[in-house]
Amino acid sequence: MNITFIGGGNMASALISGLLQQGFAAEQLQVVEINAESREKLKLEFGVWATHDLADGIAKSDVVLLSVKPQQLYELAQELAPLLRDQLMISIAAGIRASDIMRWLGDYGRVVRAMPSTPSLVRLGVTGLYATSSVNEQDRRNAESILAAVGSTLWVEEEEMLHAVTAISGSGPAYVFYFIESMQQAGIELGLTPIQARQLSLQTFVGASKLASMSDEDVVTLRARVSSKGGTTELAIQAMEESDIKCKIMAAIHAASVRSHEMSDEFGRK
Ligand SMILES: NC(=O)C1=CN([C@@H]2O[C@H](COP(=O)(O)OP(=O)(O)OC[C@H]3O[C@@H](n4cnc5c(N)ncnc54)[C@H](OP(=O)(O)O)[C@@H]3O)[C@@H](O)[C@H]2O)C=CC1
Ligand SMILES: O=C(O)[C@@H]1CCC=N1
Repeated sequence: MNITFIGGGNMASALISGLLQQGFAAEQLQVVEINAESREKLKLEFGVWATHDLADGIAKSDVVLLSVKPQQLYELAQELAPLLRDQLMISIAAGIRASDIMRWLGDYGRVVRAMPSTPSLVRLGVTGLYATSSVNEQDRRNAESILAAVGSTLWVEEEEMLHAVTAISGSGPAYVFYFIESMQQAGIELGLTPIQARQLSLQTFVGASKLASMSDEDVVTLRARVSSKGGTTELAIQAMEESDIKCKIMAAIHAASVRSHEMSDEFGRK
């Protein structure tokens, strides 16, 4: 399977890196990228072929992965439509509806939407997938196999659910990095070296996530197991509850979902 990425930025790079680690050959991956500096970086870092020419870039691809920013997708689709040779399209653009992409490409049926995440770079991504009823089984399987190569996947039946996927796992790594950043900063304030604070914070996330994913118990119970009566954790969690952090985190995630809806209307429906 030959895959052409259109847009060679952050998310495309994460996917390319994960696919190469999973055994894809560099020759199977091409990138169309308008920025010369980014093209050079992709060539150097991954050994993939990168071009600015759309027609050349998709000439031998079986799958075209649309990885430009949502606001760039309409213009790109206009250019792409006359060049297509019935390849499978996978769009990772946040918000933009499959029906809009299909219409922009001239009533093109083979469009799957995917919402991946940057941990795909280390093959620990998670991707939500959606396809309209016009997409056949083989195309679904192919789309899934590409994203499954860089982490786990799940299909949503309703396209609307991709807003939630975007707000939870698409944007999610940034929330986790923010929490890690807070822990590191506190560790340094408490006298640890930056290296020590980094090691402790990161391994705490890795360990807690692994424990939660392997345990039969839910995270509330696991949290209780850390919180000794009258001890340090109890006090820390109490301070978090008093400042209503959970509600604030949930409100932030809702805001991401609202933005995803807005982007559907703002950049879609042309
Ligand atoms: N980053 C993430 O964690 C995730 C991103 N996504 C989605 O992935 C998509 C890409 O995001 P991200 O990688 O962060 O964005 P980037 O801006 O890093 O990458 C997009 C790249 O595409 C280039 N580009 C723009 N127009 C064209 C064109 N017509 N042909 C070829 N290249 C073009 C851009 O150049 P220039 O900058 O000069 O415009 C840029 O280098 C978005 O739609 C986003 O919603 C989905 C899940 C997670
Ligand atoms: O921030 C964004 O809009 C994209 C979608 C999910 C992660 N990054």
